[in-house]
Formats: sequence, structure tokens, C-alpha cells
Amino acid sequence: MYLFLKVAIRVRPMNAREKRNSERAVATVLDDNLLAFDRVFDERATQEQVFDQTARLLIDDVLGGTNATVFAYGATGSGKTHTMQGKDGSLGIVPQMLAALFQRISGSDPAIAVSMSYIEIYNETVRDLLSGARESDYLELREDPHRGTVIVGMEQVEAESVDVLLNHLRQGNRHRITESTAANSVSSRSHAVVQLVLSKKSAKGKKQHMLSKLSLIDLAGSERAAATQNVGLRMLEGSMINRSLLALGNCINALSSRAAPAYVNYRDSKLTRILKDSLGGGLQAAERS
Ligand SMILES: Nc1ncnc2c1ncn2[C@@H]1O[C@H](COP(=O)(O)OP(=O)(O)OP(=O)(O)O)[C@@H](O)[C@H]1O
Repeated sequence: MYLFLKVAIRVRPMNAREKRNSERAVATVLDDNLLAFDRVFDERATQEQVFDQTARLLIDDVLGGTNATVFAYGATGSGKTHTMQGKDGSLGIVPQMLAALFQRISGSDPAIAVSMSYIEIYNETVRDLLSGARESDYLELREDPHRGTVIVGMEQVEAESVDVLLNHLRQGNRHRITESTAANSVSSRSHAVVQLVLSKKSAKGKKQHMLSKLSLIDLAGSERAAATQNVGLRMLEGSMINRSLLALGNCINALSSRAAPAYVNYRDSKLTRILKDSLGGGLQAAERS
């Protein structure tokens, strides 16, 4: 079981409210490798620079058959959705990854197919962002001895062109649950998980063999209830978010522990159950735990 973990930190520019209140930056970037991070980006870093020096570096591994995961983790309002999704004219990691992947696989022999799913995990329930289902329609998880954790009924779109997938992505983004909190006027209250499954097509293009899975995740904001002044439902959301982030942290700690074989408890949250085959390097490795 192998876990190669790289951590980059990105400092966003101060927003209008922070400037108005003369707030102090909690981190000042001194150089590109400040502290124990693999990469540090200051306020001037462009979306392209962040992509080139983080997620783009995974493309060779993914095309070589390794499962990989990219997370954006941080306090609410720190810039996770901006970094992962961005907006038209300033595209984040997910749309840039789709474009870069399609560029790499075009004309590859054997042909490689890309299918995409997009779900969100909100208060420990799973919603399909691509199917156009209502907010109250939840998907169930099932453990399959051969396929690992299966999300029953989840939409998976396969497309020949990047533009079609980008349209699905935009549509999915519109379906995400966001709420206004004291820390962010459009705070994402869920974990948003884009999964790209790469498959090799056989000579006649009919049969496909799964090559790898790439998960791109905009985690819900970690937060302290006092800082966000949340009450009622917002506070319940906050505690669910923190619980699943803790479960994820525990899995990553266990996987990166030097003492082998580590026991990895994926069962504590929907997020870690879904990522079981993406964190531990592959389904067989994850199944042994
Ligand atoms: N590097 C950046 N440059 C310019 N604007 C940014 C940057 N990072 C974030 N922002 C802006 O800051 C605001 C908050 O960012 P964003 O919504 O991405 O935060 P978040 O971490 O996803 O928050 P939450 O966890 O509450 O969803 C947005 O208006 C976003 O456009």
C-alpha cells in the first residue's frame, strides 16, 4: 500500500471586507518552499501556475495506471472552489485537467476513453450533480466484493470531446448546495467529488479495461463554529463537515504511517468509503486493510 503525498499551499488575496477591517494576513509567503509544504503559491499565482505545478504533474502517473486524488482543503472562504473550479476566463484545476487530459490522449493507441461523474456529499448524504435529480434524491453506497464501494445509480458521462464534459461540469456546479455564512457569502457546504475514469478501448473500440481513476475534490470548508457564527442547520452542517474531514485525515495518517501494515478505517464517513480505491493506490491495496 503506497501513498505519495504532496502538499501545496495557496494564499489568496485579501477580500474587500478583510481590507476594510485592516485584518492581518495569517501567512506571508517568503519563498516558493516555505515551511514543510512541497509548493507555496502567493497571492499573485495564476490558475495556470497552480495547475502546472500541482495536478498536471499527475497526468503521467494516471496514464500509467495509477489512481490519484487531488484535494483542496482549507478554511471556509480560503479559495478552494476558486482553485478547483474557477470561473470562465480563470479556469481552475478541474477544467484545466480535463483539457490537458484530452490533449494527451487524443490519437493515443489503444484509444483511451474518459468518463466523468460528479457527486456531492452533504450532511453524509450523496447527491448526483449530473443527473439533474432533486436535492432530496440521495444515492446509496453498496460494498461490492469485486468493484469496491459502488454508488448505486450514479450518472457517468462518457464524451469524445472536452467541451461536452465541460458543459456537464458547469451544469453540476450549478446544482451544488451553497449557503451564505459569515465567512463566505457563497460557502460550499458539501464535499464535491469529480471522478474521471480512464479506460483503454480494445481494437474494435467495444470492450474497455479500466486503466485508472482520478478524483478531484473540493472539500467543504473546515471551520470553527465560533468563527462562522453558525447556528441551527448551519452548525449541524459544520459538525458533519468536520467529522468527515477528521475521518479523511485519519485515513491519510494511517496510509502515510511508516509502520506497515497500517489499519486504515475507511468506514467512518461516506467520503472515505468512496475514496477507498483512490487513496490507497488501488482497489486491491485498499481491500487488504
Ligand atoms: N486566488 C484568488 N484570487 C482571487 N480571488 C480569489 C482567490 N481565491 C479565492 N478568491 C475569491 O474569494 C472568495 C472565496 O473563495 P472560495 O469560494 O473559492 O472559497 P472556499 O474555500 O471554496 O470557501 P467555502 O469552503 O466556504 O466554500 C470568492 O469570491 C473567490 O472568487
